[in-house]
Amino acid sequence: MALNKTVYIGPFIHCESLNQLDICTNGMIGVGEDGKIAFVSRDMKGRQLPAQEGWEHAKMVYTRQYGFFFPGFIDTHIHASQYPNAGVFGKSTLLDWLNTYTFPLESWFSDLDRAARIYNRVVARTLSHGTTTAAYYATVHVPATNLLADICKSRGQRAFVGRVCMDRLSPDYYQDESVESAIYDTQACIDHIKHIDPQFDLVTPIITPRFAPSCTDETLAALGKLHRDTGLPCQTHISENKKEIELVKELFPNHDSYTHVYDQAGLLTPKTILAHAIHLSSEERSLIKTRQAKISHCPASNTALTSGRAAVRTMLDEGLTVGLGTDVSGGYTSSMLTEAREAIFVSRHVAMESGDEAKLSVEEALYLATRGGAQVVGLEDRIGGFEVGKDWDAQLIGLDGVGDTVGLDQRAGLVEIFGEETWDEKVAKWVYTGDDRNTMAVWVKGRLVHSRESFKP
Ligand SMILES: O=c1[nH]c(=O)c2nc[nH]c2[nH]1
Ligand SMILES: [Zn+2]
Repeated sequence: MALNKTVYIGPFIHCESLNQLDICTNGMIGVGEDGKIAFVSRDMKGRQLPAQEGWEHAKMVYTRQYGFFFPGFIDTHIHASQYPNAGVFGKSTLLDWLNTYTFPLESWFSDLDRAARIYNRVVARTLSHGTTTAAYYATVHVPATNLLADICKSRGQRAFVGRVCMDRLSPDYYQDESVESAIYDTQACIDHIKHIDPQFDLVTPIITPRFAPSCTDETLAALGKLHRDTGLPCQTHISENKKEIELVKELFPNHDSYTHVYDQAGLLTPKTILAHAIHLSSEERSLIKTRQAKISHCPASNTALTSGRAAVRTMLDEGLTVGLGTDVSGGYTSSMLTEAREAIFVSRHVAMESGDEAKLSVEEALYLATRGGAQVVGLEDRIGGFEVGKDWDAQLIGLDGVGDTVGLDQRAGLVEIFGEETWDEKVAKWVYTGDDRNTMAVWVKGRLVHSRESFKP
């Protein structure tokens, strides 16, 4: 689809480092027909477009009062198939939650009509929250997983789409029949994505062993071989729940640890995303660091299923790469803004036990949701910030002022800007009180993929 050259004019904010935002209040970013950032100007005066050769006829998009451009969020771990259960988990913990809520729901995806309704909905919803990239778990079903890839491609969301592999300890009605069928079906999904997006420009297949307890040694080893042979990324769960860890010890008695199980299978590499990583030992963290595998921190899910509190500060200090994942529907929210807030609050609970240095700041949470996530999915050269040459994966945030009226405009959302706030304070108000009503427009690779009614380009 041909794009117009577009110049985005107004404040832009992105993360300079883990604890530092780069706030440019007078910015202008030119995005070419290829959807890539062609120039970044930091001193745009009086809303006048300075002469940029070849950009005279470019389209212009302005922020409104108190608005700013921000990089799209990167959700490094979300189960698209579990979206209908967001918010439904009762008092369960991981292993009973899987049997009570999750496996029955995922088994629905043999029905393609149902799959189409749910997958269209979750992709539209995450885009509306500013999620420009998502690493999705689908289900074991090949046609429905392929459909999820089709929907991401047609709606324009950058995505990693994984067919779930699970050939043991799962209900008869919902598991792979054999090692061979798990690999054959995974390959079928890889082939489909190669067919619809040969260069994986937008959609990439991802090898997805559900978690060690669901997979036999043979399946893990075969998936490790596939990971090596194809060079495709891999995603799985690790060390989420204490009973799960005990189960892994029972099922893999000859392995030193949960992390070693994946390592032995060839599934612990720089292209591996490990969700949760709550109860890892320091030896396991060290092995993960050596292998350069990546961590998806899922605070909302970890609280909902009472799995535990991940020591994010420790992981960051030790040099691990960390991003955020909503983990729908262990997590109740598909919003990465809410997830960033959850990360901050969980870190405060860690701090109440281990000291103030555990606290994550607003800046750090936003870093994990953007640059950190980009590193986790291996796309740090293409997304996560506003540098020349990166893709325009961005969201326009609108924070309306309170104005003179005492009446509430409920469509404008909950963020109250009185006008005296510094930019840091505006960003903090967005993180703590904002929601999708502040996400006015969303672009992926320069294509407008979501906008609110009030957005007038
Ligand atoms: O949060 C989780 N969600 C899941 O679907 C799952 N499966 C195994 N382990 C899991 N953890
Ligand atoms: Zn998960």
